[in-house]
Amino acid sequence: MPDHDFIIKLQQLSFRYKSNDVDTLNNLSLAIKPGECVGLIGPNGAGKSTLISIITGLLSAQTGSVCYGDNATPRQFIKQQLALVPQEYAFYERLTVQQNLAYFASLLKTNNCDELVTNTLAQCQLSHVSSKKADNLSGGYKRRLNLAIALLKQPSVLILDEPTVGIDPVSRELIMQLLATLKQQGTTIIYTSHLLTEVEQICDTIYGLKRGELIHITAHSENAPLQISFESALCDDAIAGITALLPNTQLNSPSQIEISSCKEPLALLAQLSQLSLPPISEINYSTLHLENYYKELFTEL
Ligand SMILES: Nc1ncnc2c1ncn2[C@@H]1O[C@H](COP(=O)(O)OP(=O)(O)OP(=O)(O)O)[C@@H](O)[C@H]1O
Repeated sequence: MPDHDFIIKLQQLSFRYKSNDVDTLNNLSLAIKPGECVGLIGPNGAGKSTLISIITGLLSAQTGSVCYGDNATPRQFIKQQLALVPQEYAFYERLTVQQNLAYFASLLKTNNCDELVTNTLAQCQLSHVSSKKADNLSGGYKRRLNLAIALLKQPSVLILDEPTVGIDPVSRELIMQLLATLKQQGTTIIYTSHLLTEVEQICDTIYGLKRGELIHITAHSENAPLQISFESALCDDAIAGITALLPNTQLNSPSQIEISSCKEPLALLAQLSQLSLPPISEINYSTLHLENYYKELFTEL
């Protein structure tokens, strides 16, 4: 990949904590394109936070390299363009929401601190709690504040380490919508979560971290099952016609079929339209089935 095609590139990284006798990361490589939304999944202890710490410059790998796009030095890039939303709360509990944001904005040395704080409060729907002490916020609002602090920098790369742990559905949805908007605006996102539906919802590319290595999961999403429901039950002739055309079809119910492995759903629907079948009421084609794949990948036999 030519250099300008990536914003972060890790090459053959290995990392071991001094007190451990195995590598947490093992010869790991990854190239992230500008604007890409990358999901990082894996069980507790897989090394996700360690990898994030290396990307954000908090830890240094013993071997391998981390390069950032834009011809910036790592230090410049991390300082100016990269923001992390850590797993832990990263604000001052005794300060109000406004004071926290004003403090972190002042570290950015911009001329328009007040405007930046006001806009970020609005962006994260925190304006109405701006004078509340951070400590007195609910879990969902604390998570929003954690995110707001990272967004002050208006980063081109936003890294989120389990940003929705322990929050209610309203705050969760708000955070997911905010991320979708940032993604639309071209922000590169690296997202770790144990909530696989979230990862599926926003990530373009998903990697599983296993034994220190990255496994590209999206590549396994081809040939997903396709379920088709019809408005009425299929007659025997219809079933015979379908199975003659598509041998890998099973009948889930009198009015629903499932094609176990479907690469090109549109072509398949065109084939089915040649038969005389009841109208289709619903089509279900999930390209990833991350939950199932996760179990397969991470359950040790
Ligand atoms: N400071 C440290 N010193 C020694 N070992 C550590 C340290 N931090 C993490 N580890 C170990 O490194 C491995 C990876 O931990 P890490 O926190 O990166 O995993 P994770 O995938 O982020 O886990 P989780 O999903 O629980 O956040 C674990 O075995 C952990 O115990």
